[in-house]
Amino acid sequence: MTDSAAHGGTTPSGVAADDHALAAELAATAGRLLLGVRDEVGFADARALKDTGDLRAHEYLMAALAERCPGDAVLSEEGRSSVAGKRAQGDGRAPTANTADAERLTAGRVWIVDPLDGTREFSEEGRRDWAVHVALWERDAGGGRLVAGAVALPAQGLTLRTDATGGALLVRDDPGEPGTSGPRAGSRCGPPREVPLHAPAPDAGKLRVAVSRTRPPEFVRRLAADLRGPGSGGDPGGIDVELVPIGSAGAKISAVLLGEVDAYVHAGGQYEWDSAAPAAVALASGAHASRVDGSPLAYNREDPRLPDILVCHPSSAPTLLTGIRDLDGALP
Ligand SMILES: Nc1ncnc2c1ncn2[C@@H]1O[C@H](COP(=O)(O)O)[C@@H](OP(=O)(O)O)[C@H]1O
Ligand SMILES: [Mg+2]
Repeated sequence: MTDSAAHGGTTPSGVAADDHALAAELAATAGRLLLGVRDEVGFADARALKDTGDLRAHEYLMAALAERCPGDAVLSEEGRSSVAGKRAQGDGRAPTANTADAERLTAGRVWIVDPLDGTREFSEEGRRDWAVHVALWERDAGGGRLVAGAVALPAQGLTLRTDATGGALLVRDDPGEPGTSGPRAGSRCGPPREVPLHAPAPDAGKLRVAVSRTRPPEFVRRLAADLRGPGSGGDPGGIDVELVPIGSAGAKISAVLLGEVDAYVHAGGQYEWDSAAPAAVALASGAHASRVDGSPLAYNREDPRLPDILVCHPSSAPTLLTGIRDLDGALP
């Protein structure tokens, strides 16, 4: 992250805002909108709730980006041409389409958004593991990279975001200040509203690994068994590995950055929008984020599939990358 990421996005009042603050504001606002959709639609018809949530958050983000950053391209999960037909139900209209591929692949700035990550968990009453992802990718001499990102966890009242100094922040929602995850450093009473975000190192000999709730990859179970060592439970050289099922890639990566788990390992399928914003925040916070073979995560490709990811504290990366490599062909 560099200051060169700062961009003249403007608020409705005309105040200049940097891209980091804009990403956080849009993610948090879409998140509040989604909490309202949960209240309005209820949980009786999960399909209706998922479709309405996906569509409303997408439409809000597309309109906000068109207004605030009219020259930028957008890649949204819900703006793909393959989604248009499927979604002509829901609110009764097809979603606003993404920027055409030919334009996106030559654009200088591309917003990569997942309007509702963890759609299944969003539709289950009481679950808090779903997220809104807003990331900004910029083309530069190095061929392009993520320069800003925000992950809103609306049901947890939190937003994790990059900032203009190159670091990352944890922002607690302020119910009295709608639409902002902005630069109010603290309130007069209670804990500060914004604090620097750094993933804590795991306890020695222990590793809590977040996995998908609904489709935990088999290779992660094998990785855990290998790391525990022969005879599992009592191997003195082994690591005490616990697999923790959580919904949403953004919620899992946030759990790593908040110290609720120590790593997120996934392979077998995912798209750029599932990881762009959380990876931007993870890297800015000093965490390790890569493909499971250790290569860098790359975004704004012609094919948006990005099927695997590892996020963890840097001190755990060598153990996990070696353990994954030693699985020898067990990856999906
Ligand atoms: N094998 C797979 N193929 C495609 N997408 C996958 C996938 N596994 C997970 N994902 C996507 O990654 C996100 C997190 O999944 P999970 O909660 O299972 O970890 C979900 O995004 P959406 O909720 O935006 O669709 C899900 O669709
Ligand atoms: Mg997703």
